[in-house]
Amino acid sequence: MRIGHGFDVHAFAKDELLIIGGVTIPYEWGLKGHSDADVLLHAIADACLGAIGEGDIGRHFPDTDPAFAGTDSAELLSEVYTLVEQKGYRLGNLDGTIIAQRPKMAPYISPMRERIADILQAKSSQVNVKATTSERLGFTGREEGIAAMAVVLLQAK
Ligand SMILES: Nc1ccn([C@@H]2O[C@H](COP(=O)(O)O)[C@@H](O)[C@H]2O)c(=O)n1
Ligand SMILES: C[C@@]1(CO)OP(=O)(O)OP(=O)(O)OC[C@H]1O
Repeated sequence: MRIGHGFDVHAFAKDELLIIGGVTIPYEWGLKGHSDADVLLHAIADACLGAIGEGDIGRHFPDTDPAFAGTDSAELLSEVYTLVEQKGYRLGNLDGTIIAQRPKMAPYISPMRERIADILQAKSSQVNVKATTSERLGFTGREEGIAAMAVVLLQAK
């Protein structure tokens, strides 16, 4: 068994989509990044890479490479999961946390679990996603951006 942890942050911006956990959320602000800025999928990708001792997402998909400009983070996570499989592991379970003052994530949690499970060739029961505000404290509390964390447990195949 291997365990990994991931953390990511993206800033809010106008004229960007808000895509979290592979789900597009209708909102007045989106997230800014070199890719589609899916903060939760990035945290999960980092957790997977951490678990297999393969560094981080920026090492595999540099934000200086035009090939990844605006890229779908589901494709990045899928590539990361191919690496996980090549190393002889599969998902045991994962637990993700979105830290956002707004918008309310509750309506989107179930679709996120389904989407993430689909990318990781797992069942949605292996994927937990939750959300919290930061009680108006810090950059998330000031609604400057969104943070996400993930812990992944991998099992030998
Ligand atoms: N962006 C968010 C933040 C929170 N939730 C849900 O609300 C609950 C209460 O949040 P607190 O930060 O006050 O603990 C939390 O447990 C989530 O279920 C949400 O949906 N979207
Ligand atoms: C995903 C990548 C690559 O497009 O870009 P960003 O969307 O900026 O995301 P980040 O979490 O800052 O780092 C990883 C990057 O390499």
